[in-house]
Amino acid sequence: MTGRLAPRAVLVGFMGSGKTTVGQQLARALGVAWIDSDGEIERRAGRTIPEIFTADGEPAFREFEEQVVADLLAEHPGVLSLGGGAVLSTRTRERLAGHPVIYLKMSAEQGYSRVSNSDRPLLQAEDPSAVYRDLLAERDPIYQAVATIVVDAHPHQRRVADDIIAALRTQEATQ
Ligand SMILES: Nc1ncnc2c1ncn2[C@@H]1O[C@H](COP(=O)(O)OP(=O)(O)O)[C@@H](O)[C@H]1O
Ligand SMILES: O=C(O)C1=C[C@@H](OP(=O)(O)O)[C@@H](O)[C@H](O)C1
Ligand SMILES: [Mg+2]
Repeated sequence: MTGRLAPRAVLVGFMGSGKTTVGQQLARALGVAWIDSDGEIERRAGRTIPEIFTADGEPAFREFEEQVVADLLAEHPGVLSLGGGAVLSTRTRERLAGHPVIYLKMSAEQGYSRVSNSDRPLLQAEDPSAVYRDLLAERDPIYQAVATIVVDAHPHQRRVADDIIAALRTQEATQ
């Protein structure tokens, strides 16, 4: 599955785990390109993620996300940071098989504190911390199932990137 154009690493995990931030650090350290599926969605749509959710709804966003992720898995050779809900798609989970998939795992408390002031559409709720906690609990087994490497996402982002590099080296050495 992992060919010349396949990503070196695909980052998954819940909102605030650092996929976007750590992904950039990781790509820099590995000397490869970086792309974020949310950024690519916004670029192609010419709209922000919140605008897409508001105008088109979540199901339409998920359909578009599935297509963009399929394209990036097929053609992006560097580090690919996914949006937190990309793995909800069965087809995306199937497409992830054979790729080095890193789950940035973290607690609801710390994760929520990182995104509580953001404009993430799923957190525009009456009790956003409860939504965050419940969705994380629901999704944790999915992230776990698609991952080939699980890293602790609590430390400083540079440390998380270093831990991913060490785990990738170990994984690559055993292949
Ligand atoms: N390891 C970390 N330590 C401290 N803050 C972090 C860490 N990783 C990410 N952040 C911060 O948390 C927020 C969300 O990070 P982001 O990379 O957008 O997460 P994700 O893409 O997984 O939703 C950003 O403000 C980012 O600077
Ligand atoms: O978990 C989710 O369903 C989502 C996560 C977001 O990305 P991050 O995980 O990068 O915050 C973004 O794709 C959208 O708001 C939906
Ligand atoms: Mg992100």
